[in-house]
Amino acid sequence: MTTPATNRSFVTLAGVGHRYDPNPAIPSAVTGIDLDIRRHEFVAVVGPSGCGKSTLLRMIAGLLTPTDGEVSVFGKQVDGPRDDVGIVFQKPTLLPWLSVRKNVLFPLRHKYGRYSRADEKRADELLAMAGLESFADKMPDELSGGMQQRVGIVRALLLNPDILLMDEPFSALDAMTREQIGFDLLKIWEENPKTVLFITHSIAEAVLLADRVLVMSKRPGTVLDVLDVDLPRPRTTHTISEPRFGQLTERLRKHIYEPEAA
Ligand SMILES: Nc1ncnc2c1ncn2[C@@H]1O[C@H](COP(=O)(O)OP(=O)(O)OP(=O)(O)O)[C@@H](O)[C@H]1O
Repeated sequence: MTTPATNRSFVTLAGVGHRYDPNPAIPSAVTGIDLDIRRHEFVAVVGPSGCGKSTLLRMIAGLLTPTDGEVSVFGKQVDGPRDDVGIVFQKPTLLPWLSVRKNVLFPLRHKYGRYSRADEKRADELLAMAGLESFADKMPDELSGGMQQRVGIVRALLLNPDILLMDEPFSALDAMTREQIGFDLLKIWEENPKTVLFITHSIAEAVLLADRVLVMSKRPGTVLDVLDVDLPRPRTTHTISEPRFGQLTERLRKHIYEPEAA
């Protein structure tokens, strides 16, 4: 029997490290990272500020070359920026002179010089999935911060990437919007499965969203623990009040604040 695609390693990091400064007196940003991410798995990454989370994300995106080890996707070494990767940053950086729909379509226009009616239809479907169907013709400054961030997520999804890399995507949002957009993201991800690497400073957010949480040490960033989040899906507001949710967040908190005691 063949192994289903969802159980095979999709993204593999083997002994991955990155040193920005060749001076050996300056520590590497990250070192010795071994990680297998399954296809369509949702992995969150937490760790202290400056531990190399964004460095890790940039290496998976092919935007930064590891100085040690190797990153591969489906067995092929990553050696440059990849087409099958969508990236969402903290700020959505929408173009203020384009409508929401045109912002979402912009990467297609940028890449291929044009987009088709089918692309427009897909953009509208994704906007509807993100609860933005009546905002497609609005300009970005007519939208709240949370809505703008949802547009950024839809824009990253339109190219239908296999891998979605998210670098603290909700950190500029207020707590209520942040929780809501987390559930929106889960809904979109459940309907459009993607392999997700999600960087966050929020322990609760990591546990609520992810299948596994990677805990990194302070610089040089290494993997302290990989926590399996065995909470059933779909996750809802009820998930937060489950005892297991509390146990998992407590364990993560210990790892981050008292790593030697965990
Ligand atoms: N271009 C660069 N040149 C030199 N050092 C860098 C560069 N980018 C990052 N660093 C350093 O590498 C380390 C890891 O940075 P990185 O941004 O990956 O950490 P992070 O965990 O994402 O941080 P934060 O949680 O604060 O966003 C930090 O000490 C940072 O100062």
